[in-house]
Amino acid sequence: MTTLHVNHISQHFGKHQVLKDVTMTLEPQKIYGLLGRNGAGKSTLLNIITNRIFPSSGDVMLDNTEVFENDDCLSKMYLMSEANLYAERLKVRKIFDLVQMSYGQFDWPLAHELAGKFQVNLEERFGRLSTGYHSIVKLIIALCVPADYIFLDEPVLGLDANHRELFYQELLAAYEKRPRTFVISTHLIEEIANLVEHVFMIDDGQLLADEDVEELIARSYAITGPRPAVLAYTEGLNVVGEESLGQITTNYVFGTLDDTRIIPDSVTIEHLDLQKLFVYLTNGRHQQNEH
Ligand SMILES: Nc1ncnc2c1ncn2[C@@H]1O[C@H](COP(=O)(O)OP(=O)(O)OP(=O)(O)O)[C@@H](O)[C@H]1O
Repeated sequence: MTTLHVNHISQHFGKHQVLKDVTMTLEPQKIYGLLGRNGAGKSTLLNIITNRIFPSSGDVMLDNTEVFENDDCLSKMYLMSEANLYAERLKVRKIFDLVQMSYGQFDWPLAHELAGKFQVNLEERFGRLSTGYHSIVKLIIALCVPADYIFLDEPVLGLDANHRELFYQELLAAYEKRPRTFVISTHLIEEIANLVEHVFMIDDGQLLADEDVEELIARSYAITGPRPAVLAYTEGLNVVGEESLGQITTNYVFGTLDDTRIIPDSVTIEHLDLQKLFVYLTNGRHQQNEH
């Protein structure tokens, strides 16, 4: 089993630096979330990892082998993205054939099963499908290719709620049957929060968090109560956001609490969910990198 190392990747487009020294490790058979606001650099990073574009600096290694222009390494990865790589006139079945030819194998039984569940007609020409069905065809490919690293860039774009739910179920079922690494880049954080084990958060081209979801949540607190009590309790802590409603204030803290402080009776402490934590960490610059 191979581990994927992303080492010090930076990317400039002209004067614009889109990725800044991004280093991360992707382990085999793990489901990751890649989170970042619009324009944060997620697609660029996934395109670099899968060799669709070259970085300005840094490298990507599968164990000790550099991925760039290495067909053996690239056959272990698959990127599903918004880009339509398939000719419009091709029938869906033909597209699956082509994927099989380039990857050597294809899980046809699963492809048929998924085509049935999503009601995809394999004899339909790709160009005649709706936007949602373009995504569905690409998702079926992503689940049926033999690759060990599957990157999904906005996988559920254009899918209705029923199809999104079905896709998450099928992804988990496929993973359980044949564990492999998935990296899911999405803005629908609530929908994937229970699916992913570990998240990478990117903000303005930089890695802001690289942590198991459980650990992140364990360090995220919403402290609510009368404003003076909340301010006194959270003074000096890493407050990443604040909300007030009348006399009641909530301060959001990321990091450790001060165990020596007594929690006033009027104050309650809860953990944040992943989406709220993401919003506060990426909502302007605070001391987000505190660990
Ligand atoms: N080929 C390119 N030439 C110039 N700038 C580019 C190019 N590709 C991306 N960018 C810029 O790089 C930045 C990051 O884009 P990227 O698509 O990687 O972000 P993203 O996190 O995937 O965003 P979104 O969630 O909106 O899809 C953006 O400012 C974008 O305009």
